Amino acid sequence: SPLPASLSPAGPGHPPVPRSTERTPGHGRPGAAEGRSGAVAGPGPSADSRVPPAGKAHQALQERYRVGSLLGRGGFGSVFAATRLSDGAPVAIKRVPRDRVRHWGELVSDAPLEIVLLAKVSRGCAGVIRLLEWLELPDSFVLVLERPERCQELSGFLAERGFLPEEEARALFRQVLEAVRHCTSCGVLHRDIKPENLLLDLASGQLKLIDFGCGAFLQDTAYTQFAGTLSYSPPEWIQHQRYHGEAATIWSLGLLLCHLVMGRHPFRRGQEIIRGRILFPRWLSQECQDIIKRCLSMQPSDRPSLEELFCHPWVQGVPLSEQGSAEGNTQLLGWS
Ligand SMILES: Nc1ncnc2c1ncn2[C@@H]1O[C@H](COP(=O)(O)OP(=O)(O)OP(=O)(O)O)[C@@H](O)[C@H]1O
Repeated sequence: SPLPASLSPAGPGHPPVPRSTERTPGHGRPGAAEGRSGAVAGPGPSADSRVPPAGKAHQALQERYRVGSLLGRGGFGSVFAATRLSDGAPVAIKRVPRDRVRHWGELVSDAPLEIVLLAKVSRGCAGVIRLLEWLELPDSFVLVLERPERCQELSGFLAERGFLPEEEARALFRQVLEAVRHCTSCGVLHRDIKPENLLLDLASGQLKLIDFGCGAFLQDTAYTQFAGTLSYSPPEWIQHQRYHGEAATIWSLGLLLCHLVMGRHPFRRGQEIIRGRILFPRWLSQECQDIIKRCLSMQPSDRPSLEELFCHPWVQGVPLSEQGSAEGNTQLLGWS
């Protein structure tokens, strides 16, 4: 096998963790059998004389990391806990078989787009998981990622807690807004924001956005292909097969907030997404209901921008009735 037994799809002693199959498929393509590796300052090197042979990349991996248990297995790869031998740092090793690569970093690099995008966002924001390095093996790509020592997917955390008090939800939601702002400033659209793709560092309370496998370069024009999770797709995609990056992200943030404060996705089927009727529990504050309703506006142009979301009274922790006294420009934005 080109991979250590513990990195092969059926690693010993670790039952597979089933992942959602709701994600839309992408396209793989056959590739070179050369091994490559990359540091993370930017996309990996192109296939030239610097490229190490496959065996060397594989050996480098074994020499530098001790691979442990399976953390998760999705439709697109397997993720293992590992330890960096040089300093004992916890890392996660994600192996993506070549034929499961959904999008490639055309023009910029011959690496999977997931790697190219992660390399762009990997520095400067605690709310985005860091790609430490990547390697190419004959049949797969290997991503070495930062791994919080004690962490849990937000989906699992919410399944245990049910829903969170608004104060707690606000702190987490703000972190996600910061992470999205960072990705935007790097020209990256994640396209699959949901509780399963947010890791909660249980020691620090920091959320980290993971899994850029559905991501894209940010563009001003409409996207006409969807990648991500269908139940998080916006109504304009369901009705017209088109969406703009920011408006679709705001829609998914509205759904995420529902999960945080209500413990569940508000819509179960496509039809409900188009109708967009949400039944709020009585305990939810007016401010929180207001921000969710705005994010889940049927018309993309009615949704707030990311910067407007930062100024919403609920995010600011100010009652709607007192918005004029809040710092910033909540009044100018007409939140009422
Ligand atoms: N850096 C990390 N540290 C700790 N755990 C991680 C890390 N990255 C991923 N995981 C775990 O592995 C799971 C699968 O990772 P990821 O979502 O990147 O893979 P995927 O194959 O693209 O999955 P999916 O089919 O859900 O999109 C995550 O949900 C998480 O539980």
